[in-house]
Amino acid sequence: MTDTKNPGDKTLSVGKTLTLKRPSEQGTVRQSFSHGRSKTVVVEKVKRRVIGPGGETVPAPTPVPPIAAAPSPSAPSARQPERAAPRRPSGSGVVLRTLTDSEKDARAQALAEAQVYEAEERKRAEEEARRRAIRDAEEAREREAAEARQREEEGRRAAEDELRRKSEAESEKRAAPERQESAPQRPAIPTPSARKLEADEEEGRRRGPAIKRPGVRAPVVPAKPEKPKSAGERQRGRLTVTNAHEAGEERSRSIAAYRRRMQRVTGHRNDGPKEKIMREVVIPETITVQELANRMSERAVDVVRLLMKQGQMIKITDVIESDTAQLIAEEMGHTVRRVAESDVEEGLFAKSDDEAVQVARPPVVTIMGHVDHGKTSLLDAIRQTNVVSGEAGGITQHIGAYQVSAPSGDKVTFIDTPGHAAFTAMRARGAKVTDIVILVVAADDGVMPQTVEAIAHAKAAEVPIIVAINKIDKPDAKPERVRTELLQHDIVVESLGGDTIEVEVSAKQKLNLDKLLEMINLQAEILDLKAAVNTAAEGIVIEAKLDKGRGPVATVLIQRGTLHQGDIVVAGSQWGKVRALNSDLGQPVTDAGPSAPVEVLGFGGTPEAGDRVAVVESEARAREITAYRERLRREKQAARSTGARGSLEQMMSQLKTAEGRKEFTLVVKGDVQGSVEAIIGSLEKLGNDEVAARVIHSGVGGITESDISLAEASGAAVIGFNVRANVQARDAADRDGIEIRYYNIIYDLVDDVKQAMSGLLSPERRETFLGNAEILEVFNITKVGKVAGCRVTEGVVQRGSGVRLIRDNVVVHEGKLSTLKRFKDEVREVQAGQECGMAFEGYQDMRAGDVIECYRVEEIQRTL
Ligand SMILES: Nc1nc2c(ncn2[C@@H]2O[C@H](COP(=O)(O)OP(=O)(O)OP(=O)(O)O)[C@@H](O)[C@H]2O)c(=O)[nH]1
Repeated sequence: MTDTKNPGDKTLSVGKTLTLKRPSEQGTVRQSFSHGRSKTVVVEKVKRRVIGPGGETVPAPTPVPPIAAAPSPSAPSARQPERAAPRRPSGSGVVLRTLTDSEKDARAQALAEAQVYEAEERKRAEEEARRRAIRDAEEAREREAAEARQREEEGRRAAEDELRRKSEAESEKRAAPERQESAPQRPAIPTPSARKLEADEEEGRRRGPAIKRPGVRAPVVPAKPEKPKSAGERQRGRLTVTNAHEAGEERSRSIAAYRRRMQRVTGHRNDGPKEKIMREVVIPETITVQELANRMSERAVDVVRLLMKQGQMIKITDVIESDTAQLIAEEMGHTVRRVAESDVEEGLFAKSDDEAVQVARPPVVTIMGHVDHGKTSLLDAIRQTNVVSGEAGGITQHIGAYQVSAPSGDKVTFIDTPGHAAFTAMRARGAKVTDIVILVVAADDGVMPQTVEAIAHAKAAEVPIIVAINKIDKPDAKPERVRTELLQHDIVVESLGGDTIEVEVSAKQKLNLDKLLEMINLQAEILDLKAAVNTAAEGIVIEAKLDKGRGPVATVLIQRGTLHQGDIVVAGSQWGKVRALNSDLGQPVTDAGPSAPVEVLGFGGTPEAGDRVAVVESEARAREITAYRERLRREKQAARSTGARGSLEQMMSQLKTAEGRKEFTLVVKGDVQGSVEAIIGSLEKLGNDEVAARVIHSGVGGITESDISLAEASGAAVIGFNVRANVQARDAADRDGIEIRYYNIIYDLVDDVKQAMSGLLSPERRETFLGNAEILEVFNITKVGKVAGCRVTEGVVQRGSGVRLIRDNVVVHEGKLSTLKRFKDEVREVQAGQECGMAFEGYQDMRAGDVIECYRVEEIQRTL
């Protein structure tokens, strides 16, 4: 180091660079701490050679060369080569010889300083070595003491563990018999303090492993180590991630605890001393406040008060929605069972016949066939009466059901319907009324369209067919032709090897009628028709009307059970107590069994044909059911009238656009339901893609003021079939300009509607070519605009006709002429070869060379 002070000493300057790189070595040391912790650290050793106190060489931090004895004046010469020798062994003598005296002095001084320094260094090193020796000795002592402590600790821990195990085993042993024996029988600890101790012990056992027992030094195990820790964390007041996390845990725990506490509290309240009985309240889709209160066994005023609290001013008799009712019921602590309103009908029908006594019942027969093939005549012949002569027109208009006796004594029930319309209408309501279909085919006419339709309907209803080939008395009767024609429609009669029974009859001459009845009975036997007799009656309304003297009268066909006078009956949205029962012959009866048609008097209103009839146990039930059905009916009607308004609006726009399907709306009133159904059925068949008839309302009875208002609202026409309008309705019709048309023959009615509907068909457009004109020049005239100077090349050009502007065989504009002038005069038309001036309505872009085509459009009225 001191060598650097002399800048002329080049050799030493080399030595200086060497001293910068101190020899060193690196390594890792594992440090052990108390409680078994350890850590690995990197240690760098720097080599240094010093003479230790014992004369041994120890590594020293500085590269001072070793000096064996005390420095002497000759020493420098010896020392210097020693340091430099390994590097420049040959050059050192030469350098020394060149030294000047001053240099020598300086050197000697330097050497002296170095010796002083070395002496100091040596002293320091000795001191250091001594201190280290003392420190090492102390460390060794400490280490031994620590090891001894650890050994002691381990021993103690083992002893404690042993003790704990023992104490646990002991307490277990003691607790087992304690649990089995009753508390007063425990003789082991007689004193209260000992009992307390034991209780504490028991408590401790429940809580955790920490057990304090008298006389035994229990190991100190904290029951909840987290708590003091988190408290400590809080005390420290430093926000660390761990801190924050633990604080969150603390919070969530406390919220959960709070909730549990709240639950306990509310649970207490519910389980409280109230004596209220919780009920399962059945709530239909709508319910009155009173009824809801009854079902909950609460006071209706309380319900009203609750509703008021919710901002609803409702009376006890008001009807509330099921949602509101549920809220109220739940608010009052009851459970709710929601039921569909249709559930009120549950159990009304479809009762199993298993337990009831089954007896054979007469077949129910429907006569179907083409118009005028003799349906009514046949039924009439069978019944030995003559109603044909009293009919207006050729269609059966009185509809009912009749029962006749076959020669064998078995009974057969006939339903007299106007063809298949009513049959289908009833079937559409899900009422299976007919067991057998008699297909009447006139032998002189053969299979006709309605015969085919009747076959289709019977097949769809899966009802067996008996073919009655009628009018065989006629000279042109060809029964064989009928048989073969039926083959085309998959009806193979028995005489042709099939399984469809056929009978040749003459309604007029009453030929083979017994045979027909026999065949009906035969078919019935095959069908094995049975029904319960001794149960509540079920049936179907075949016909219903409002009789002036007797009120609503319904012809009911009993399907199972027996209907008694005094029974409470429900049919559609009507109910009543059976006041009187009349047989099909008009005789009063007290009861009616299966397959019997019977006139029922006592309904509150007129039910509809096809309505199912059921006997119910109470008037309340009857009211409930009919109220529900009435509501449904009103909803449907409302939906229908909404639809009518919509369609009227549509109709208006359709008339403008001449697109889409137009509807001819009608209100139909008739004397009996069957006729009304027949009319609706016939009207539905009218129409095509463009126009259709739509009956928005129909019913039995006279035309009333409400019918007129409905017709007026919907833009409908009113039709009365065998009924008349009352005075009020007539006045209303006059006032509102509604036309009422009366009919007593269905065909006239249908024809008239057809005519009227034809008027609604959009007229056909027919275009006629008039002529062509060529534009020679286009003039721009102020205030008028562009006018084309043309020559008519073909035909004639007329003012007001349609024109097309054609450029290079492409129609560029289609419109109307605004001006047609010959010289300065407006003219109606210009003939071929003449020149004229033409201008278009709202179009200016015509050019010389364009062709103007003139045409006329004719509208031709179409019919259905
Ligand atoms: N010669 C002859 N004429 C018959 C016979 N049966 C019915 N007619 C006649 O045929 C016509 C039509 O008879 P209806 O019984 O009204 O026929 P329908 O099928 O009931 O007719 P609609 O009720 O209009 O569908 C009547 O003039 C009867 O007199 C028959 O067996 N022989």
